[in-house]
Amino acid sequence: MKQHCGYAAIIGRPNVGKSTLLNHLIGQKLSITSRKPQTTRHRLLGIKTQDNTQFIYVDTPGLHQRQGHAMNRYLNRAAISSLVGVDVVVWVVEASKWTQEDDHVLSILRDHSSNIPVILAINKVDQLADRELLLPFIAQLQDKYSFSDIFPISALRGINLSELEQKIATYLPESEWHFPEDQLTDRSERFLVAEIVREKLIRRLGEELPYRLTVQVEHFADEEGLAHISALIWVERDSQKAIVIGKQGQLLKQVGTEAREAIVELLGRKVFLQLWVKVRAGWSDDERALRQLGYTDQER
Ligand SMILES: Nc1nc2c(ncn2[C@@H]2O[C@H](COP(=O)(O)OP(=O)(O)OP(=O)(O)O)[C@@H](O)[C@H]2O)c(=O)[nH]1
Repeated sequence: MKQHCGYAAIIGRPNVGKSTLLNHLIGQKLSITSRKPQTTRHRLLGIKTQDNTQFIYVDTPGLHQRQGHAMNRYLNRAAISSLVGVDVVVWVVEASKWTQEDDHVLSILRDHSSNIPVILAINKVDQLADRELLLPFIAQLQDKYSFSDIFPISALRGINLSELEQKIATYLPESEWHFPEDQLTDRSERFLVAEIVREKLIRRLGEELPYRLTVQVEHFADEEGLAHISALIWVERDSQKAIVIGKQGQLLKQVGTEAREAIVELLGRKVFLQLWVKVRAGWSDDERALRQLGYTDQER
């Protein structure tokens, strides 16, 4: 049987459900998700090999409109560069909810995706009170761009995802596989561990979460079947440090417990996890500091 292998970029504004979709397509949790926009900050490859096809999904940070800030500029650059060289784009929007940020994504697609087929995935259809509303919404979108296909989906409930996947497969060229069959991601365990800690913080802190918080794994060593991990949680102010630590250290302790459990599941071995909170003023508006914390522009 002939092999097919190629790249599919999943793009869209923040919070439309890109990471949820990726996790479902891969069948395993790789990308962190939350109700708060801008959860995804790094580009990540999710790889799935099934029968004669290897899907390589490129998860991108939600495209942001505010260009001024170094962090937003980084996010936009990462999202745009993820379109380069892909075989198909899956653009995720939310059913019947169109925002200015969707328009921003549209203009980026017009400028950067010529000749690449774009599949429109209209997500969160489970939330629609009235399915009839979809038809005029689809008609409006068709006026804006010439999509190769349109799928109403629910990434959360798994609606229409296998149909979407089958369609994506048709755009992947005949090719040798680029990754071993059992590989799930191009990211290191270190990276995934930092993402887990960040996800637990986001979930615990909710609206109180410092917008510019980041996590860096400082130490990761295996000793006698036990992974010793220490991670730094970077914030910008002392007041934010106090929020992250919580009363008598309670919040950080809970985050540590939840993160440790998830890391054990990911690594399949015992874990000793230490978390430290550190303050570094203005890091997220400083290009050099961003690079030191791992926000590098990378090429495939
Ligand atoms: N009801 C419903 N909620 C969904 C669906 N898909 C995703 N969500 C929710 O939408 C929120 C955002 O999902 P994410 O997958 O983190 O969104 P994202 O586009 O990756 O967000 P960024 O990382 O900010 O770019 C989460 O609370 C998800 O549970 C869906 O099909 N239906």
